[in-house]
Order: sequence, then C-alpha cells, then structure tokens
Amino acid sequence: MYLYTAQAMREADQRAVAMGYPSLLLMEAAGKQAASRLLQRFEGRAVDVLCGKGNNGGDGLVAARWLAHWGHPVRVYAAEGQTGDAAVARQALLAHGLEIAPLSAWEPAPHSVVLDALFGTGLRGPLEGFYAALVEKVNQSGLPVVAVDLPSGLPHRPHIQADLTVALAGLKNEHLFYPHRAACGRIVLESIGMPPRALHNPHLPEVLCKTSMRPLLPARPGNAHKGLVGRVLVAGGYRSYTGAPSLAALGAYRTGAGLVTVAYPADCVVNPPLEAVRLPLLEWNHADLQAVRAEAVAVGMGAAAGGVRAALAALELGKPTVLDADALHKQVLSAYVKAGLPTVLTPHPGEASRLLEIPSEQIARAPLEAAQALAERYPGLVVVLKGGPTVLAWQPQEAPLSPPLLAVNSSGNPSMATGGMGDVLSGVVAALLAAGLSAWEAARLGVYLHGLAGDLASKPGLLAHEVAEALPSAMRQLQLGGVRDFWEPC
Ligand SMILES: NC(=O)C1=CN([C@@H]2O[C@H](COP(=O)(O)OP(=O)(O)OC[C@H]3O[C@@H](n4cnc5c(N)ncnc54)[C@H](OP(=O)(O)O)[C@@H]3O)[C@@H](O)[C@H]2O)[C@@H](O)CC1
Ligand SMILES: [K+]
Repeated sequence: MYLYTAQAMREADQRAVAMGYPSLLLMEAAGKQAASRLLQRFEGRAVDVLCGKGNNGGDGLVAARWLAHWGHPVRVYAAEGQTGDAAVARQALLAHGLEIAPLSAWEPAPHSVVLDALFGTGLRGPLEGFYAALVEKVNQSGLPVVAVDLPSGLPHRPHIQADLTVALAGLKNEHLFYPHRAACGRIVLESIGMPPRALHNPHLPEVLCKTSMRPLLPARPGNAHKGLVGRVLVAGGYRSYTGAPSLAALGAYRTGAGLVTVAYPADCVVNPPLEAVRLPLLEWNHADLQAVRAEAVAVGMGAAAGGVRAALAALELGKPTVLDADALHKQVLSAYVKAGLPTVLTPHPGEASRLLEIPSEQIARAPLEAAQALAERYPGLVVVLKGGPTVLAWQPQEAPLSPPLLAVNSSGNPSMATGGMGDVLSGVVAALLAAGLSAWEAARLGVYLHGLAGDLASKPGLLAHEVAEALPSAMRQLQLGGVRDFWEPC
C-alpha cells in the first residue's frame, strides 16, 4: 500500500481510465460508500450535503442520491458549473426528483450531519472569501461532519474539521501526517473499486501495514535454540542514563532474541533484564566486544561522549548494527557507509537536525524529505526518523541513481512520546537483524511492531518498558491476523 500525493492519485485515476475502467464507476462507488459510512456512524440524523463543482462535489451528489434512495432525509447544496462525471452525477440526482439549493442558502439545522464534498485533492491554494466563510460556518455550527476524501481546505487554512473522513482509493499525505491528520477525525479508507494495477506505483512511499509486515515476521524453527534465533549485543550506558541499554536489551528479548549481552562502562550501574549477560568495560574497545557472540549490535543508547568510541569499536565486529542517540555522529555514519554493513540509524528530529544542519522545525514540517536527505547523504544506511508517524528512507548503495525507498509507519500513538521509547526500538530492530532480516526489512518491521505494541499498551502515562512487554502480543496478533489497520472500519 502506498501513500499518495494529489498528483499521484490523479495519475492512478488516469491509468485506470487508460486501462478501460470508467471514471464514472469510481465516482459512483465513492459517493455510495461515503453515504453508507456516514449512515453507519450517524444513523437517524438528517444529512446536509455540501458540494463543490469538481469531482469531490460529484461524489457528494452521488452520496446524496443514495441517501435519498435509502429513505434518509437529505438536503443538497451545490455550486453551479459541474462538468464531466460530476455533471452526470448532478443529472442523476435531479432524475431522482431531488432539489439542489445554492451553497449560499445553507444554514445549520439542529441534529443534522454535514457531508463535506466541497473540495478534495483538486484544491489549489487556500480557500478565501465565500468558501473560507462557509468552511468557518460549518466548523462553528458544532454539527458532526463527514468529509469526502479530505476535509475541504486541507492542506491549507481554513479547513473543515471533520469527525470522520472517508478516504477514497488510497491514503494521502494529509491522512497520515500531523497537523492535517487531526482535521480528519476518524479515517476510513474505501477502495472504490480502483483497479490495483492503476494504484501500483513503487516510486511512492510505502505505508507500513499488517498485510505487508506480517510476511516479514521471522519464523522460529522447531529445533530452535538460543544460538540459532539471533543473539544481540547492546553497547551503551553512561552515568546519567543507565536505563537506555537495559530497555534496548528488553526490547531485543521481547522481540525474540535468543541471547542479549549488554556492554557498558564499568563505572556505571546498569540493571539489564535478569536474562541478559553483563559486560562491564573499562573502555570501549573492539577486542572486548569481539568476545561476545552476537549476530547484531545496537549501539549508542545513553552512551554520552562514549557513543562515538562505542560505535567505532562495534564497527570492527562487522555485524549488522543499529546506531542510536549518542552514536549518531557524522564521523560514525561515514565510517559505516564505507564499511557497507547492514546498518539502521534511528534519529529523532533533534538528532536529524544536528546531522542535516537544518532546524528541527523544518524536519517536523517535512519528515519524509528529511529522511530522504539523510538516506542520500549516507547511502546504504537505513534511516528511521522517529516521530508521529515515524518515516523511513534507504538509498541502496548498489542503485545510487535511483530515488531512495521511502516508507511511513501507520502504527503507534502519542502516548508513546516518552523517554526510553527509542531505546526499546533499537533493541527491537537489532533482534530482527540478528534473526536474519535485511536492514530494510528489520527497520520496517521493527518500527511497525514497536508502534503496534504501543497501540496495544496505549494509556495515559505509558512507559517504555510497558511497550516492550506488549511486543510478544503484538507479534502474536500480527501472526494470527488479529490486527486492524487504523483506516479499517470497526
Ligand atoms: N482518486 C480518484 O481517482 C477519484 C477521485 N474522486 C474525487 O475527485 C476529487 C478530486 O476532484 P477534482 O480533481 O475535480 O478536484 P476537487 O477537489 O473537486 O476540486 C476542484 C474544484 O475546486 C476548485 N478550486 C481549486 N482550488 C480552489 C481554491 N483555492 N478556491 C476555490 N476553488 C478552488 C476548482 O475550480 P476551478 O479552478 O476549476 O475553477 C474545481 O472546481 C477527489 O478528492 C475525490 O473526492 C472520485 O470522484 C473518484 C475517483
Ligand atoms: K471534502
């Protein structure tokens, strides 16, 4: 599943038509499915349908026809001047004997629900004048709003604040990235019958979802023993923050690592899980680390100034590695690029800002672009830019001229914004690397499972170790098919 821009969705639409699929069928399905989702949520309320003159308005006209046909009280307000499919939708509505009032005549009616079909992906620039005032009037009415495809006005201001958004054919940027996602309310994705071949576009970012993540879960062989399912070396810790490597160790164990060894400076008190092997070190050196039997390494968690030394010592082990926090320095990343090892780096926006030398606000505004920039700067390293949502980018070294692969996570929630959460993630990804997944697979599955565990454990005051404890359930539910993507209807 991909994440679409308005332009990419228009191209999918054009491909469907070029394949011989009539666009009118898409509009018919869009309107009918929007109507049926509205009824599912707001049964018993009269519906006011507000339609623009483009195809989003056409969807609204179809929805109004079906609502009336199913016997629901509906009032239709529409702009003049529809063309193409939207004009056909208008004629079909009139043929059912419905009346269309001008948008300027709309007044909020008590106990009604508004179907917002003013503007969708065709909006160019912010709404002004009459439409800006109409959007404000809808928002101030306090009525529930169901948006067709996108809350009208997005990605600009003003825009509709919806309770439910029926996304059509595919998820768009606004459905996943804040602050726009907050304007959508609950999101339900409807396929509207779009031919899958028309939607296929590997140049777009992948949306990590249960269908694509489940096949990546490592199988545990019947004759498994702890040396066979992946051993992890965690290297981190410093006086001020000793919890970091312990949480990474817990994350690794709870993701199925067979054995976890925690290496840390001898002058710091680290309390890893009882099941972990402790390796206190007088200094970060490769010879001591070499003695540890591990298939993957997670380095940098809470290591302070020792992070660079720890990461450079770990590099000599020649193992797949996760670099986090204090290991995220330019000299370390350049050395790992040169080594060509499977490597995953997991910066938060502050660390990405330091690496890219751009303000963190810019990263928050355009996280995919920031992850892409990091991936291009450090070819071969998989970039996991943590946030809500976490995004990933990877420029394979063997294909330097192709655009980087991009992905956006769909699991996780704001209760995960607490200390130690990233340390757990490092351990999760390291365990998956140790189990034999490639860096791109381990990073994508690790981020997805970590978010899923956060969703299962979600509550106010959620702690990082509680997310680690929820990882086994997350994996089991993903394996058994018990996971629901956020855009699936309840
Ligand atoms: N995915 C799919 O394949 C399918 C997509 N479908 C649906 O089509 C929708 C996209 O439809 P779309 O392209 O017709 O654009 P839409 O959002 O209706 O807006 C265009 C109108 O807005 C106007 N306008 C623009 N900017 C403006 C501004 N700043 N201020 C004021 N006005 C402005 C512009 O006016 P114009 O410039 O032409 O005068 C034009 O009238 C999509 O979201 C989905 O709902 C389904 O039907 C089925 C298949
Ligand atoms: K809309």
